[in-house]
Order: sequence, then C-alpha cells, then structure tokens
Amino acid sequence: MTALIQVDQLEKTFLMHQFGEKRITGCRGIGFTAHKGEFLGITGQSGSGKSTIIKCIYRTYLPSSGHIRYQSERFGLLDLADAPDRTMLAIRKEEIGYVSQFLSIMPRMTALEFVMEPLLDMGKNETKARLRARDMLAHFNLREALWDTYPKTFSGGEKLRLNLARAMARQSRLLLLDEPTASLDEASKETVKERINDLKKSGTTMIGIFHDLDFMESVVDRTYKLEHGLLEEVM
Ligand SMILES: Nc1ncnc2c1ncn2[C@@H]1O[C@H](COP(=O)(O)OP(=O)(O)OP(=O)(O)O)[C@@H](O)[C@H]1O
Repeated sequence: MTALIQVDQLEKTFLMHQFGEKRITGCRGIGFTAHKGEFLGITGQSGSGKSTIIKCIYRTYLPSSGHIRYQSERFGLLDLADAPDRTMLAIRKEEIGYVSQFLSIMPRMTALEFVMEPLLDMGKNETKARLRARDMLAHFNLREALWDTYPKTFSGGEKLRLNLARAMARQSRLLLLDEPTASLDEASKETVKERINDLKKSGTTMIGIFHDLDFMESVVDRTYKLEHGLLEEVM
C-alpha cells in the first residue's frame, strides 16, 4: 500500500509569552503512517494532544519539530511541517479537508453558500456546486428553511452537521475529523457513517479523533491511543 501521509517525531510546544515564556507541551514524539483509503482513529484522554496533532497536519499550528511527509497530487512529496504558507493554502483548497467541532464562518454567508464555497474553489461551476451543496445539506438533515439563513444562530448539532456537509461535499485526498459526532444524535451519526463509507470507497484517507469509541470502531481501519504523551497502535 502507498503511504499518503507519514508523521515522524512530531512535536508541538506552545510558548506562552504572556506567562514569562512558559512552555506547554501540545504533543511530542508522535509517529504514524496512513495509507491511501485508510481511516485511522485516534483516542486518548482530554488534553493529551489529539487536536494538536490534527492541527499540525492542517498547519493551524506550525510544528516545533518533526516531519509530516505528505504525498501531494499537485506538489509531489511535501513536508507539511515546513511547507511554505502559500503551498499549504493551495493544499487546503485542493486536497486536505478539515472538520472541527466548532464552526468558524465568514459573516454574511448563508449555509448554502458555506457548503458551495469549497466546491467553487475546486473549479465546479455555480449550478453544479449549488446542486451538490443542496444534496449534502439534505443528506445531513439540515432543515431546508435554514439553507438561506446565516449559521450564526444554528444549534450546536446543526453547526456540526453544516461543517460536515461542507467538508464532505468534495472528495478530499485527506480528510481530518476532530470529533465529528460530538453533539449528534443516533440518526445523524448514521448519516455521517454513510458518507464516511462513500468517501472510503472512493479512496479518501481519513484521520479522526473520537471520544465516542463505539462509533469510532464502526468506521476506522486502525486505532491509535494517545496516553502519557505516547501514541500507540491498539491491536
Ligand atoms: N494554542 C494553544 N496554546 C497553548 N496551549 C495549547 C494550545 N492548544 C492546545 N494547548 C495545550 O496542549 C495540550 C493538548 O491539547 P489538545 O487540544 O491537543 O488536547 P486533546 O487531546 O485534543 O483534548 P480534548 O480531548 O479535551 O479535546 C493541552 O494541555 C492544551 O492546554
């Protein structure tokens, strides 16, 4: 199998300037490989560094040391730990998707426009992007009355389902999921599972963080546990 992403000795230390240069370890010594079409699940105690790993891959955080070797379609083999910002922006638009538990959204953008945006970015025309976005909003059971409103006032679960619809509307090469079922009911979890299975079939590699172990076990191929700062594969 081809490795799509290989993480090696990844470390992130936060330097707290406002607290006398205090250093907080986000994660350290992290290593794993994900192959094309594989889904890796990461579990572990709260505060153990799971989100930090995902955010280093997406480059929300700049890693302090280590490597994140990623086989890009457009750029070839890249180290995401030190790729130029411009390359990272292109990679985020074209290849790597990210779903967080929290919605960060442009003001004055409707739910429909929010889901259409990445589709337009990847070159779909307006009509196709709109149709696809409507399909995804319906798939994630977002009430049609909400589609043309601003998501600021959506409930927690609606915001998460909107995030999922946006990230899962296009076929990313790599999809990062930070607690994708955190505030969802059982029916909504089923719709997430269906879309995960579609993406798997079409070759998307996924890395997901979960507290919901039953859901995780129903979708992932391999599981890692982050404990006492060490990431170990659970056999
Ligand atoms: N931007 C930041 N600045 C300073 N410290 C941070 C920052 N982000 C994370 N940390 C710290 O890094 C550690 C790991 O945080 P992280 O969010 O990765 O944990 P987690 O395992 O995802 O937790 P949870 O399961 O509660 O979401 C924590 O101690 C946290 O306080």
